Amino acid sequence: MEVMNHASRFLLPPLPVDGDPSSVPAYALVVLNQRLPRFAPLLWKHARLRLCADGGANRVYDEMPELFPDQEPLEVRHRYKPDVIKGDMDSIRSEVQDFYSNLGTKVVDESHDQDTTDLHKCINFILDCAPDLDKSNLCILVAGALGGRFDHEIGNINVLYRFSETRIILLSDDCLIYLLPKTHHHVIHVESTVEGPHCGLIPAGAPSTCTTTTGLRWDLNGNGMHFGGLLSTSNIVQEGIITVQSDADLLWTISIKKPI
Ligand SMILES: Nc1ncnc2c1ncn2[C@@H]1O[C@H](COP(=O)(O)OP(=O)(O)OP(=O)(O)O)[C@@H](O)[C@H]1O
Ligand SMILES: Cc1ncc(C[n+]2csc(CCO)c2C)c(N)n1
Repeated sequence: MEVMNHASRFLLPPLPVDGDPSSVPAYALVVLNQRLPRFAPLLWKHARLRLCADGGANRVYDEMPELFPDQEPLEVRHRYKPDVIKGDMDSIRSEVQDFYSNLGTKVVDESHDQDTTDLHKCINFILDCAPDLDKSNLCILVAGALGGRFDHEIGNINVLYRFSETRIILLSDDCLIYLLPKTHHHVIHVESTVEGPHCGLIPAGAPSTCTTTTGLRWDLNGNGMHFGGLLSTSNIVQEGIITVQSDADLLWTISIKKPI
C-alpha cells in the first residue's frame, strides 16, 4: 500500500524554496466565521490562494488589525485582502463586502444553495475554479473550524469525508484535525516545537476492525475502534514519527502548542 506523509510545516515560518517547488505543498487557506487563530497571519503567508467563507470576511476585516495593534487598521486590511469570498452571504456585513469588492476580491454569492455549508462551497471553488493551483500537491488549511457551535464543527468534519481525496486540515488555536484515508499507510512527522504531545485517532465515519500504530504512548496493536467501544482519545505522541495503518478512515488530531 502507498505511504502518505504528513507534516504541519504551515505552523512554522515559510522556508525559501530551493529548487523543486513541488517539495512544498501548494497551500490554500479558507477563513471561517470564528475568531481568527493567533497564527492566522502565518497561514496567510503560506497560502497561494486565500478565501473567506461568508462571515469569515468579517473576521479578517475586524480581527487582522487587532493582531497588529501598532499598525494602521486600513494598511493591515489592504495587506490581508482575500482573493475570494464565497458562501450564502447571510453573515457578511455589506460594508465588508463593499470594501473587499472595491479592492478586487472575487465575491461569489451562492445564496440559492441552502444544502451545502459555506466551507463546502469554498472547497468546490478551490477544486473547480483555481486553475493556477497545483492540485497534485494541494493542501487546504481551514482556520476557525473547531470550537463554537457543535453542528458547525460536525459540518466541517463532514467536509473531510466528502472530499476524502483532498488534503484538508481543520484548525483552531488549540488543535488540528485531518483525515487518514484507509487507502494509505500514514507517516506523520511531528513538528514538536509547535504541536503535540496530546493526540487522538477517531473512527468517526465507520468502525475500524484493525488499527496498528507506532510512536504513541498507547499504541494500537491491531485493535478495532468504534463509538461505544474503544477510541484513542487523550493519547500522547512519544516519538518524532508516528505511523498509522487501519482498515477504516480515521481522524487524526494533535494539540497545537501555546506560545510561551
Ligand atoms: N461556531 C462555529 N464553529 C465552527 N465553525 C463555524 C462556526 N461558525 C461558523 N463556522 C463556519 O464558518 C462558515 C461560515 O460561517 P457563517 O456564520 O457565515 O455560516 P452560516 O451559513 O451563516 O451559518 P448558519 O446559517 O448555520 O448560522 C460555516 O459554514 C462554518 O463552516
Ligand atoms: C436535511 C437538511 N438539514 C439542514 C439543512 C440546512 N442547511 C444545511 S447547509 C445550509 C447552508 C448554511 O450556509 C443550510 C441552511 C438542509 N438543507 N437540509
